[in-house]
Amino acid sequence: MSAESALREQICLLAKSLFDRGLTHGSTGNISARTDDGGLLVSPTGTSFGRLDPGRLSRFDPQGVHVAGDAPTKEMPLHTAFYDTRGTAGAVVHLHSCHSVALSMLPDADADNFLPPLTPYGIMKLGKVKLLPFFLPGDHAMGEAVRGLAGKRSAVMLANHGPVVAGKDVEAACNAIEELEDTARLALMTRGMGAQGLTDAQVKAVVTKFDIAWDD
Ligand SMILES: O=C(CO)COP(=O)(O)O
Ligand SMILES: [Zn+2]
Repeated sequence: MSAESALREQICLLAKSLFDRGLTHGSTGNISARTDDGGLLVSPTGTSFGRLDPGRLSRFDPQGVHVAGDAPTKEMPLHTAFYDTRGTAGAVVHLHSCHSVALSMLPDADADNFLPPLTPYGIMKLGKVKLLPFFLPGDHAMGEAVRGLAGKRSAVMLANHGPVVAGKDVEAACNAIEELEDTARLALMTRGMGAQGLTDAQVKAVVTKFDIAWDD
């Protein structure tokens, strides 16, 4: 199997895994990955993560021209903003996941550090998550907002919409976005219960040990 065929299979397999566990639903969410030639494979617009077809993924060449497959997600500006600003990005995933969306709507949501520091993996896989305001789906301004972060954040939360995470490859991006949703779920589960999150010293220890960018 060629490297591109394997990547196509992996995108569809991991998207289905996210869908099957309820991390996104219906025809929501989109996913993209860098190909070896510097192009992109992207989920087509209007498709379900449960039923992506490896042979119909949108294919972009290294110049960003759509050269094969179905029409891409309407969120292309969001995806390309991550690739253009983060040289390490090999994949981008966007979901409509319930708990993170719920957390984004609460009045005391922290825009600079959306997820409370509850577990080490939330910090290790995501760094600080920026909460962006609400935009209409497909609005190019979302891409501009991500560009405004100058590549400093690998994960953003679109208020009233869903998370977007970049990773070095498809597996890393999927693992990280799962961590985002699970941390949001923990935050909601323990809300108002006096739960002990990580202390500042514990956060610092995690950030230092795993060399996580945390100050910007
Ligand atoms: O999540 C979505 C929009 O934000 C889904 O849109 P697409 O079907 O165009 O990918
Ligand atoms: Zn969306």
